[in-house]
Amino acid sequence: MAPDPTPSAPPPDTEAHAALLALHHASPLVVGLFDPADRLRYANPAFRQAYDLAEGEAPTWAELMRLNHRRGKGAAIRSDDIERWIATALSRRGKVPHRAFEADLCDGRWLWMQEHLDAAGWMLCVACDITQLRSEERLLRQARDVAQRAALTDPLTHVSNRLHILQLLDAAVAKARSEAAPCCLAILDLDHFKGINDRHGHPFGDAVLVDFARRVQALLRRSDCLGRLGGEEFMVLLPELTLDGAREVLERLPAHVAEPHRVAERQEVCYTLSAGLTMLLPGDSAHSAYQRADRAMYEAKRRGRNQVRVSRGG
Ligand SMILES: Nc1nc2c(ncn2[C@@H]2O[C@H](COP(=O)(O)OP(=O)(O)OP(=O)(O)O)[C@@H](O)[C@H]2O)c(=O)[nH]1
Repeated sequence: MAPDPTPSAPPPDTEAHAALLALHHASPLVVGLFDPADRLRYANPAFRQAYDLAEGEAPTWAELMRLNHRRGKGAAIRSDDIERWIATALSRRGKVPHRAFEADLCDGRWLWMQEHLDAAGWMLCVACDITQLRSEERLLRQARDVAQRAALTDPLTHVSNRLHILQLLDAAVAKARSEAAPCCLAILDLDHFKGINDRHGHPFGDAVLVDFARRVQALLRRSDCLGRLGGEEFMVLLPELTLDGAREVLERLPAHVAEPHRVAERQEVCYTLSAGLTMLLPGDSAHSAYQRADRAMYEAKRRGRNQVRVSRGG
């Protein structure tokens, strides 16, 4: 008899799965699994011990960092401004399939953390203790990491800077070409920002820019990318979304920033933004997609500001 040309996949090996879980449970390796919404769905005891989590606690990654910062346990966060620290970390978290870096804990330990992301957005984090590695080497690597981070971070808002967001756009364009992976691109520009500076002063204008970046980031998914192009202009990349899906996200923004709210613990402000949205097309270069989104943003300005305009290209 001819062999079956399409042998079916082996049945799930429940014995091996149980052994894998038991090994993770007993292992000194720090193992955590985050779902696509960045909520912790599995953590072994070593992870819970490292990040100061009780059995059953299942925060999102951002909530976990806030808890660690508040309690002074878990991740060592050397910043008075936890939201700024989170913004910087989020500009790198979950943007590439694999990433490895050093992370230190409040108890003095150093971890070599590896993040692996699948296509659906699940993220496996596995770390081992590298405290015993030669400390001079570690200091050099840390200095390099700090310099690399600074080179890609906007010093005011702590989201990606122009260089980084344009690198991410190049990568999205290449992916859209080779894998036909959908990705939307938006340019956001605050309206009459000069007036805010003129009325309240430049430092208050700076605080509004920081507030704006936080508010945008709060509406985005981990896989989305936010960067400051310069002045009061920002770029957002929204992978795996259709134009309608991306528009739905962006249209929540105007109301989110227009409601009066306190900025920098000073007076209440409300401000508006104009946005241009487009989708990467197969023949696009980074330049052509950027231009289309930019033109749509200027169209929003021309039509009275405080709105999102979509360009379908072609
Ligand atoms: N506070 C602050 N202001 C900045 C920064 N970068 C640029 N600006 C100011 O942003 C203002 C931008 O002004 P315009 O380009 O006229 O734009 P606008 O007033 O927002 O008007 P529209 O975009 O047409 O709605 C200028 O006054 C710049 O000085 C910054 O980092 N901090």
